[in-house]
Amino acid sequence: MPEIKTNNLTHTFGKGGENALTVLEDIDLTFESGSFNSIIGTSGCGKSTLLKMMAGLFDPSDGAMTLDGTVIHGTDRRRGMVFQQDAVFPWMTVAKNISYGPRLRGASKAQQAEIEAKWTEMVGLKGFEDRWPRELSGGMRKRVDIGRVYANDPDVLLMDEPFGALDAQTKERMQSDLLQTWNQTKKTVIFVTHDIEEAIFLSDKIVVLSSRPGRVHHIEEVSLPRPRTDDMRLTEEFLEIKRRLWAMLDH
Ligand SMILES: Nc1ncnc2c1ncn2[C@@H]1O[C@H](COP(=O)(O)OP(=O)(O)OP(=O)(O)O)[C@@H](O)[C@H]1O
Repeated sequence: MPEIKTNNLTHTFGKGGENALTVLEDIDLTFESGSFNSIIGTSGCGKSTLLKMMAGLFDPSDGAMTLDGTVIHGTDRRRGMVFQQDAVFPWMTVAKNISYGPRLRGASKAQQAEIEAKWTEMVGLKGFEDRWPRELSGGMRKRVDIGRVYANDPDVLLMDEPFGALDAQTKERMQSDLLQTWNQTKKTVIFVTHDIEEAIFLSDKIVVLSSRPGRVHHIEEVSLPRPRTDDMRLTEEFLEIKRRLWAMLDH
């Protein structure tokens, strides 16, 4: 499984123009192969910008990002992205949403059926294969989104506040389920969130960005044992990390 690196990455929107805005500066990061990483920081510090560049939606103005030593340029199925707003196609059933990518690439009917069966089960939607998105809750649609990205078999999952719109209870359930899927597949995950507790619960490493311009302010290595369980959220070790990160984010 591959590693993502950023080398002296800087990004200025409208570079050279009157309204140039440097959002990220000198970002040097390594996201190890198979690890779960989060990026946190105050609103507007450049988290989404960093993630979108990793997805290849645009290039950094200076520096580079590499996946397995190859410079990232343009979007690629190897880097799958999940956004906060679900991107489920309303005119396709759950199963057809999930097998959309492989179908586009010419997967046979048998391969599609296999992928649909595997990923509806993995994301907890077994029994809902033939449902339409309008019949699903927000959390279930998010599961479809995640299944669809996984069905493309990416090496890296880039997630931009995927659970940001869900209620607290659904969110916790989704976090545990995501960790279970991650544990079975060991894809490298980079997860942007506003939620410190979510970042601690999920991650091996948390990158704290400062703002204006966004720089790497702190890297927290989370050594809580795995598998993570909900009762860990109340342990002294967890709360200690939470207090430390909370103070850094200037609340
Ligand atoms: N396409 C763009 N052109 C110009 N400025 C942009 C563009 N996209 C983002 N920005 C600016 O870059 C800064 C960082 O935005 P970004 O969305 O990356 O922050 P964020 O940390 O993800 O914020 P939030 O937590 O609120 O989602 C903001 O000041 C934003 O206004």
